[in-house]
Amino acid sequence: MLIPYYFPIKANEKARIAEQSPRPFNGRIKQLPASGRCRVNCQSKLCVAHMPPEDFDCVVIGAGVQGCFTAYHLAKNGKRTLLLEQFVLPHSRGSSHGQTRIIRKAYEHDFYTHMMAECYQLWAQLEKEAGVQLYRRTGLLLMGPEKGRDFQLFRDTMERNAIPTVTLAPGEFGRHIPHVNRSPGDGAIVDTTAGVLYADRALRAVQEVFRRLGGVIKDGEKVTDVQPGSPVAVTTASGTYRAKSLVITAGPWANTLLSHTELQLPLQVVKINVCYWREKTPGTYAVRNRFPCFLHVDVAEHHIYGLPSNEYPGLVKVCYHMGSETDPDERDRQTDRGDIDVLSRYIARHFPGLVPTPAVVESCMYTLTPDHHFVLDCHPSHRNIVIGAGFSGHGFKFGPVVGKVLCELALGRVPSYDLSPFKIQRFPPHSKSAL
Ligand SMILES: Cc1cc2nc3c(=O)[nH]c(=O)nc-3n(C[C@H](O)[C@H](O)[C@H](O)COP(=O)(O)OP(=O)(O)OC[C@H]3O[C@@H](n4cnc5c(N)ncnc54)[C@H](O)[C@@H]3O)c2cc1C
Ligand SMILES: O=C(O)[C@@H]1CCCCN1
Repeated sequence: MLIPYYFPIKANEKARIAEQSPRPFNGRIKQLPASGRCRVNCQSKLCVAHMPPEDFDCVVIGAGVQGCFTAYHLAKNGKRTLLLEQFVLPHSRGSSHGQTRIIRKAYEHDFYTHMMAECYQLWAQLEKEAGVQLYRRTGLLLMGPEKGRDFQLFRDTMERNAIPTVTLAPGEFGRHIPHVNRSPGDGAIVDTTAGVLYADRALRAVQEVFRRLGGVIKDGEKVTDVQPGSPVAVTTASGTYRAKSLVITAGPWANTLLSHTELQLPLQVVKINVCYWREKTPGTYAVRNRFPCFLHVDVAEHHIYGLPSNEYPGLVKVCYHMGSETDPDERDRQTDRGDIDVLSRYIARHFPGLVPTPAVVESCMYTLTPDHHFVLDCHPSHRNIVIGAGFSGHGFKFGPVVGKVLCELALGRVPSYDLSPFKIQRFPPHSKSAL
């Protein structure tokens, strides 16, 4: 259920969460003696539960795209940084896995388009540092009712920001974009800066550079407790780590982590069916034949988008920009396929060169905020805890800049961007009657 406000957790809820969390050494750093050595005479040489804490400048929880880039920027700033990940890396249980993501400057709001300029530079920098290609330019075809609100918002933002575009008049659409049936009344604009990011490869690259910079990644270590304070302490099954600041970039698990800090955000986690559709004639919509990414707005209740066939030869990724609510730990129990029915009808109507039954269906999750804008902010009660959450299905391309601003917040610096659209305070405050 969507929680329409943020609120401190009630005492009985906290007790329930505490009960479910295995807490080595009660998870309370203050119970360790000043020497940092185990005061419990457990006689075991392999005493994990009573290990002395380790000190870092910053601990980052969650090695998805946002946590990895935050850790990377912290390490670039010479900070001793620990990146903790609950699963063994690489994994496919969060939001950042998979082969591809769209990168584009086309947006409905200036503040995203402004951030994209630096994102492109930082992606290119990572490509150089890691010696791998992470971006392939394809362009993004924006389609939608020409008089519709969403289409106009995109078009106006692109115009205001002088994004290089090509507008396709109805008469010339088929010549440039063959094998796509355009709806009458639809406008079509190509953001020529857009393209594909190789997501899994990008995560590997940023983790590798982070390690090269002296950063420490501990995977297979789930954080089970957070003790706010200065230093802040986080506990996993392997021990307790202390740091001057903490960044929580836990994707769909953000609220689980935040429950240890008496904060809940209005986040809704949904499972996305990532569908690939077979080309009737291989190559029809191929990246090598310059078929672009596309975003079709106002064609269904939510946007429909796609990427050219590339990662799986002969298969085109076309997805619905919404899914059904899920518990991130029970993702595979969510079996709703209503979105796939919408997509099948869409494919049959608009993409005559695709078989309208998905050939491959993978899973991913969105963590949605009510306005679909990110949360990039300090914790309201603990300023050395920084939160990056609610990336609402469009955060990957921003990873390098999100990481930069979360790093700035963690270091107590003035962030490079106006973060007012991303503040926690934009959510209506806790109202007693609603609890
Ligand atoms: C199908 C799909 C398509 C998308 N398409 C695009 C696109 O085209 N372009 C774009 O820009 N964006 C896109 N996105 C959105 C983008 O992928 C996400 O916004 C982004 O990956 C979110 O990253 P994250 O780091 O916040 O979350 P995650 O990747 O989920 O990372 C959070 C990490 O925290 C770890 N964690 C959680 N709890 C704990 C704990 N207690 N202890 C330790 N570790 C923990 C998790 O295991 C996970 O690895 C898409 C998303 C999906 C699902
Ligand atoms: O961020 C993106 O570019 C895409 C657009 C459509 C929905 C999924 N994310």
